[in-house]
Amino acid sequence: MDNLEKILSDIKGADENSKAKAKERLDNLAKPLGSLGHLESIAIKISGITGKLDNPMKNRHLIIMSSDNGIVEEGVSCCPQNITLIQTINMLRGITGVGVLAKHAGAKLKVVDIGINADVEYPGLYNKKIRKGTWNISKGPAMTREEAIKSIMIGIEMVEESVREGAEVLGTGEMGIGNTSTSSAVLIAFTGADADMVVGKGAGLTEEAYENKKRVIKQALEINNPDKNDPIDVLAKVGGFDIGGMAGCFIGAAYYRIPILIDGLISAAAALLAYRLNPLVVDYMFPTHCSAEPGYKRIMEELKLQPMLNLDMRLGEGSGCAVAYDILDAANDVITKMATFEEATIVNDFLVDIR
Ligand SMILES: Cc1cc2ncn([C@H]3O[C@H](COP(=O)(O)O)[C@@H](O)[C@H]3O)c2cc1C
Ligand SMILES: O=C(O)c1cccnc1
Repeated sequence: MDNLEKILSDIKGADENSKAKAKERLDNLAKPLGSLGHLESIAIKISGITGKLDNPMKNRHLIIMSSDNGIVEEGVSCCPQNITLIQTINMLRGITGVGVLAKHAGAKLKVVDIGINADVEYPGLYNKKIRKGTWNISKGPAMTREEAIKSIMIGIEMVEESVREGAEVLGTGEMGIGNTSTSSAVLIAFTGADADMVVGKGAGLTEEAYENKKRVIKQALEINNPDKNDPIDVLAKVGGFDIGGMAGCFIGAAYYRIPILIDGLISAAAALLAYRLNPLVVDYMFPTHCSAEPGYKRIMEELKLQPMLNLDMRLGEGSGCAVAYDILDAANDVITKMATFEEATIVNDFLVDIR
């Protein structure tokens, strides 16, 4: 495996020629121009990734990064830290939100311990632990620069394995109590957004605890003063191992030219980090659902992407990815199985007239 800089510099953007061919076919299908909306733009984007028109999306992988965040000691989450561990194990047992939905979608869940604050071994759990949780970002950096790079490389390695296993599409997810705080801090560090506008209540907070969460995040930014022009510095100062790991997934997907889904706020923050490391990665990203967390929309504005679904979801875990695989697969059926006007006239001449 090459180093991160080399991988980043080897990433290429979409294949415009292939996108043009996909658009041409879609425009020739027996339907009003553009009438299948985002299913069409999704099919075009996928062609730009793979260089092919026919891209079945049956072999689905969902990579989950689980880790703990030192900031929880400031009371920024409604839940105790050990929920990270419990939910991680329960994902593998198929009984969490993403556990159930991934099974429903026929997706292979790959759950990675990238920094859970416990000694844990469980069948199927990838042990890639960097450390037992990050440090408290309201007091200093989350991690060292070396750990930040390591977290990204772990994500890239997970993608490499999935590509070797024949995955046709990837999803991203996470588990980490306190990670809506780190995600918001990453967003603010990059964009200078107002904490009062973009920080949400995460898994749920009282008004008083919500005010405290905003204050703690502002303090984290003040104390660490991350350099927005140095994405690794932002990750190391105010991020988390899960965010780094998912950013690595986005970078790996672009490097290996495979479509990858963005889940909710935390996954979107990781997508923003990857984008700041190399803007070309956005050609490979598909946002699934519009998270109810306010910071999510701000990140989509930065990435100039639009989510496919609005189901008022705010769970995380990768749950949005699990419900979106079928949309990508449907887009592929449209481009490969619908008749063009030319093909349609063979059975019924009047179809030519409706154009
Ligand atoms: C039982 C439970 C299951 C979850 N599954 C995902 N999250 C979500 O909530 C956490 C982030 O929210 P905050 O920053 O407020 O702690 C993450 O673990 C995220 O995946 C959960 C949260 C809880 C409580
Ligand atoms: O959008 C998300 O991913 C999210 C929102 C709230 C809590 N956990 C995750």
